[in-house]
Amino acid sequence: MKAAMLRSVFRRSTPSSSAAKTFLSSRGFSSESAPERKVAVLGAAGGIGQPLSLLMKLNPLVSKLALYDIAGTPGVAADVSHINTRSEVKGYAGDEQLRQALEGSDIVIIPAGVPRKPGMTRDDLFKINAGIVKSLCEAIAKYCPNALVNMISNPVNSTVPIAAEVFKIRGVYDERRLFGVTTLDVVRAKTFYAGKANANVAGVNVPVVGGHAGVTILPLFSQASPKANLSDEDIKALTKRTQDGGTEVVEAKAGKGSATLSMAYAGAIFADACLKGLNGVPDVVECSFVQSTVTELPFFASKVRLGKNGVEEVLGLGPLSDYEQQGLEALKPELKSSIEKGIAFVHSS
Ligand SMILES: NC(=O)C1=CN([C@@H]2O[C@H](COP(=O)(O)OP(=O)(O)OC[C@H]3O[C@@H](n4cnc5c(N)ncnc54)[C@H](O)[C@@H]3O)[C@@H](O)[C@H]2O)C=CC1
Ligand SMILES: O=C([O-])CC(=O)C(=O)O
Repeated sequence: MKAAMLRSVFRRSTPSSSAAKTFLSSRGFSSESAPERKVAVLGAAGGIGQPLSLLMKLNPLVSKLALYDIAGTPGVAADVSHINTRSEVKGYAGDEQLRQALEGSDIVIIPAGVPRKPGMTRDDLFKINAGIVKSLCEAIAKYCPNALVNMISNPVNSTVPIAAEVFKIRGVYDERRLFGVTTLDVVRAKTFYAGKANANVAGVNVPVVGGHAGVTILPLFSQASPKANLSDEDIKALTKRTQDGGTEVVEAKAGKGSATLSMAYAGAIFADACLKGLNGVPDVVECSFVQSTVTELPFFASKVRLGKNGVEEVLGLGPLSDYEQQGLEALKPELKSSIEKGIAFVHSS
């Protein structure tokens, strides 16, 4: 049961004891000699933070798991720490413990901040979350400047530029180490495509590029595999459903927040890919919102090859259909202004 669940969570890594050993040994590690890796989750007591902490506890590539929040983390940490997997878990609460939570981290995952309620856009979260992200990134710059940062807090189109700007001001910016987590868009695109194409979802791939809000989310169904003969109407409907996936959950939760469980799954997939890259596993490719020259915009989500230093290569868009090309041009003004808003915030606050 444990093995089956984990196999589906970590696709290529299988953390139950025997499967984990197979995974690790196929990469030249015994479970004892897999590199030590510390992962910190900031916002660990929240709707995403709790299930994400659970999933990171199940990942055999993690040796230390630091769970930080402004409150509530002692309980979450005590709970998760009883699970009999590799990592040692510690909970940290409040400003005074942030330093200990961060020191020595290889990866910092940030799901800290407020979620949407029905009727709000992700940009409506900027007022509160921009300040939270800024102060957390200042601490990262001080205490673990070499960590890979996986930014989940919304609006991702602005919080990633905020983080970059904070790191630049502190003299520690390395564009290879900063990621906006857009994996949930890919997860959704795969699920919705598999349903429409009647394909086995486990074998489906769909790149999603652009950003992480409304029309800035651009799934490239023309590059989906396996190929399916879907009509233009179907592609339009799939595109819209992927773009509105977050809103679909916000409305269904009716005031009780936004996607948490599917986001925890997506965040765990992305952090696992980062860990594999750090450990030298070849050909680890995921979509992410990163510093980019793929378009004229300074940040853009596309496929990224992950390696020992984070981003090894930002991959191009590949051939686009006319519909996708139009979507690409249409998303640029909004994405540009969200990026600029993030940058301006750091310089004005
Ligand atoms: N990138 C993506 O695809 C997605 C992003 N999100 C975003 O993730 C964020 C978190 O969502 P939820 O977990 O549902 O919210 P939540 O409100 O359930 O949890 C947020 C947690 O952050 C903590 N927090 C607030 N300020 C903090 C600080 N300064 N330091 C550390 N922790 C702090 C809170 O105490 C709370 O436990 C939201 O901004 C949401 O929009 C949500 C889903 C998908
Ligand atoms: O929609 C939201 O507010 C949360 C989010 O980013 C998502 O579910 O994609």
